[in-house]
Amino acid sequence: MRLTVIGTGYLGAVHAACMADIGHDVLGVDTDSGKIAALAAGRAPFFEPGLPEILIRNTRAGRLRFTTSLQEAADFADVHFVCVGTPQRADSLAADLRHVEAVVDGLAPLLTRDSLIVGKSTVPVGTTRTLTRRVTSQVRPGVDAEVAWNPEFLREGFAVQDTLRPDRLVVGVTSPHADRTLRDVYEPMLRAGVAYVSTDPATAELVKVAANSFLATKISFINAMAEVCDASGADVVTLAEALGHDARIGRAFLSAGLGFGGGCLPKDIRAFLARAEELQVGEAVSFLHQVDQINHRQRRRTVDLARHLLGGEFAGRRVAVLGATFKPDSDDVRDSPALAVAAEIVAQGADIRVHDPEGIDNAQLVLPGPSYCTDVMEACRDADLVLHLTEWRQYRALDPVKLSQVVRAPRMIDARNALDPALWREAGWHVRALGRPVHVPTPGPGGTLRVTIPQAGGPVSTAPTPGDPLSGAPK
Ligand SMILES: NC(=O)c1ccc[n+]([C@@H]2O[C@H](COP(=O)([O-])OP(=O)(O)OC[C@H]3O[C@@H](n4cnc5c(N)ncnc54)[C@H](O)[C@@H]3O)[C@@H](O)[C@H]2O)c1
Ligand SMILES: O=c1ccn([C@@H]2O[C@H](COP(=O)(O)OP(=O)(O)O[C@H]3O[C@H](CO)[C@@H](O)[C@H](O)[C@H]3O)[C@@H](O)[C@H]2O)c(=O)[nH]1
Repeated sequence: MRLTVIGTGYLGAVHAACMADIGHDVLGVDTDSGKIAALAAGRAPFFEPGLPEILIRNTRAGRLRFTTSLQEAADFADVHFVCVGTPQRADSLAADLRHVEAVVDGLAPLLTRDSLIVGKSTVPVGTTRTLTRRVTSQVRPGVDAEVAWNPEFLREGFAVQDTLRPDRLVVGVTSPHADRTLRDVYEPMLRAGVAYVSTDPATAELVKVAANSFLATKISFINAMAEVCDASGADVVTLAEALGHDARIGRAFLSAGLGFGGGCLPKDIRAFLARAEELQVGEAVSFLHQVDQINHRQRRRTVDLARHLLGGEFAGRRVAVLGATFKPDSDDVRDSPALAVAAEIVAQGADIRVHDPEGIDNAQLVLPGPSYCTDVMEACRDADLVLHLTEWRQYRALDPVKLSQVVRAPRMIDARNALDPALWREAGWHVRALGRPVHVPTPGPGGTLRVTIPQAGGPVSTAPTPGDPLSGAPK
């Protein structure tokens, strides 16, 4: 089949390449000519594992082409996927639909054949209905254009495999023709047994927003438990493991730490809150305000713990920041918890050096102040504190002994609960993490294990100390 994919960012570039990979003739369209030039040359304009390979394969095979021309798109196919951004509005929690509207306003008058416009962007429930009116009022006489919604559930870092082997396909359609067309598009997946849920557009739109709200709620739930762990001496990692053994709960999305960020979960729960208010059911989903607040509190708790470990002041202290992206295996820094923490400690006077395997270019655009290092050792040189903020696998492979030789003081906050604390402590590191008790293997006098920090001098207690922001110990 011939398809167009309009909007070739993190979602659209992958969708276009994967649709070509399953045999369709695909034309990708974007207003960003730099992105289109890169894609046309078979180069991924962002870091996504597996994307370069399928881009090269399919552009070379002639099944995948790119353009900035909507006219070319209208001429090329009668099935058009819309994958443009729906960010949070600057003036409210609501989604900004201007890009989606620009696409349908641009495309509808150009259509000369009956067409199907399939939205994949994440939109507020009710959008398909509004867009249908918009399209119908702009198409030429005699041309029939239907709008359907087919939300996307891919995760960055796994985008190619999630697109080629999704957990489910959800389509919101208003005619048997649209349903048949989408079944044809996804025929290889359906043959492989992927679940296909065909429903009305409102339900399809809502599935997406509900899924992201549920995932965000799970993360904030475990982060709320982490706070209770800090107050009571319990361990959130063991708690999550034990909860996860219950098949009704599951271990996924129960990793406590710095919380969620990215271009999806944060703005999607806020847009849902705004849409629910419009529908006068704001109270029904008002818990999402708390989900958002709990999430942001983890950033503040991490900054507070860092300041505490540095003796109450960031000024004059050097801090190494490991990780800038919102998650590993992506270069995306949109609403990155790591960068938010980095920005705050810079604002409080720390001298920071940031390392990230793939996100430095994007991070520099958002937070231009700090030094960025391509080498972890360089980032950690003379650091008074190391913050592990994004759990890239490279950081799990670090040698704590070697790293302890370059820092000023071997202090670490593992804000993603992803490192092996025993390994780091054996190498002389003082390791702290949200939701985890301070590990005291052999209590010394007064129940306090003392570790001598080389170079910087001064003992660091691994037991809770007065004013410790995570401590449940009496102050
Ligand atoms: N990123 C993800 O993992 C993911 C997953 C599922 C759903 N989504 C949803 O998909 C949508 C896109 O997200 P994204 O992360 O790919 O955003 P993005 O910003 O990476 O990509 C959007 C692209 O649309 C282009 N664009 C904007 N206006 C255009 C227009 N009028 N015509 C053509 N192109 C235009 C931009 O230049 C950009 O390349 C959002 O609604 C998002 O919530 C994203
Ligand atoms: O147990 C967990 C799991 C995730 N996160 C954080 O949550 C954020 C989002 O992670 P993830 O959901 O894996 O990344 P995204 O690529 O943003 O994917 C989400 O958002 C996409 C866009 O809507 C959806 O398509 C996906 O299904 C949905 O998982 C990241 O900051 C993670 O660090 C945690 O803190 N703890």
